[in-house]
Amino acid sequence: MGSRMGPNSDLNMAMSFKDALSRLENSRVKSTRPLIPPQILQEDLPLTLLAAHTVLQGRVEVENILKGDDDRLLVVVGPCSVHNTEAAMEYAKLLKAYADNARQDLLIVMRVYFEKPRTTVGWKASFLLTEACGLHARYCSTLQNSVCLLAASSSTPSRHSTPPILVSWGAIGARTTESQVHRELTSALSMPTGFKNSTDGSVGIAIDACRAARSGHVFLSVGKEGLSSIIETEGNPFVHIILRGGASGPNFAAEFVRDAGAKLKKADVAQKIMIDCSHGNSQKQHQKQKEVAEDIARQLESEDTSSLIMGVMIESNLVEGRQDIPTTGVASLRYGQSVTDACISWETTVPVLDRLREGVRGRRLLTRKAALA
Ligand SMILES: O=C[C@H](O)[C@H](O)COP(=O)(O)O
Ligand SMILES: C=C(OP(=O)(O)O)C(=O)O
Repeated sequence: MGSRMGPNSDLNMAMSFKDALSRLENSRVKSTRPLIPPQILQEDLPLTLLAAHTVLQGRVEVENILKGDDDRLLVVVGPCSVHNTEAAMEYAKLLKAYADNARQDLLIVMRVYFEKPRTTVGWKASFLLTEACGLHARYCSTLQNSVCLLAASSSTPSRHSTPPILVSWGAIGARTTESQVHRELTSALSMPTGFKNSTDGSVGIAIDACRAARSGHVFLSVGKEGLSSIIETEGNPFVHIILRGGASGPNFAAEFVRDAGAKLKKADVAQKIMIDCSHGNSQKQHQKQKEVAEDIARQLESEDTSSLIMGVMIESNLVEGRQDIPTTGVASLRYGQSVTDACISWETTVPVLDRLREGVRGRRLLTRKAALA
């Protein structure tokens, strides 16, 4: 015989209004920690004129590649995620030296992902600490001062992770490419931005994202004063898709690039495609990135898809592979190795970049032959 269940049998009607209010408001929030408003962070940034020039120059060069005015290949390369700024800075110096030497053929932008989207749960980022946000900003500013172009991912629709003023190229990930919030955010961004295909492999969703982001929007967000605001945007004309594979398998081969190009044309979206060598295209086997890059280089040299490919993404770090963050904390982590996706090592990355340079030169030969034909 259970107790008689009435409409309010499980609610203590004697509770005070204050208790009721506390139960009504976010009863599952463990803590709330206000952050420095982005405007204040930006004022404190050691941003120099050199760094500002670096960011702006990077944006213009990516835009020129998207417009077809620059025949180089955009290569976004670097760690899957940044958890140790010293190691990332060491990587940046290696990359900068290579980038200066390869400027004729490749526009190299370093991946600097302080925040990570996860399929379910896992290490997402260190930005939960106020200090980390300042650290991120100072790190990025130092990077720019070292004249290294910087890419970032906007997984968290806020200005509190990597300040947009420090970013030359941005990406919206496979898990958020369908998010209206991220599409609206991108319509406000000043830098060219790529949309990954969705995790199930749908390219159409990324194309819809481009069409949404290049339009103006009015939406609720957080302004750089750190206040909830109604933001009105003009739209971002420099958006493109990124083929990263997915549950349906890899999509880097020429047949998929050709199909994506046709879909882009039908949707009246720029037929400029970046191919991600990692994620669904390497099927989470980091060494497979070499094979993907080889296929891309071959397409650049010989396939009808050559003119569709404007960029490549590679997950690369000082040390190959990945590691879990031990319960004992970050002190025992292996220096220079990813704590999220496995990456290829810097030593492996150099010949991959060299091969992509050959692909770009091969494409130039194709273009010259076509012009003479
Ligand atoms: O880099 C992309 C994702 O952040 C990463 O692949 C994590 O994916 P997972 O959450 O499925 O491990
Ligand atoms: C999160 C990333 O990729 P994706 O969204 O394609 O999983 C990434 O490039 O770090």
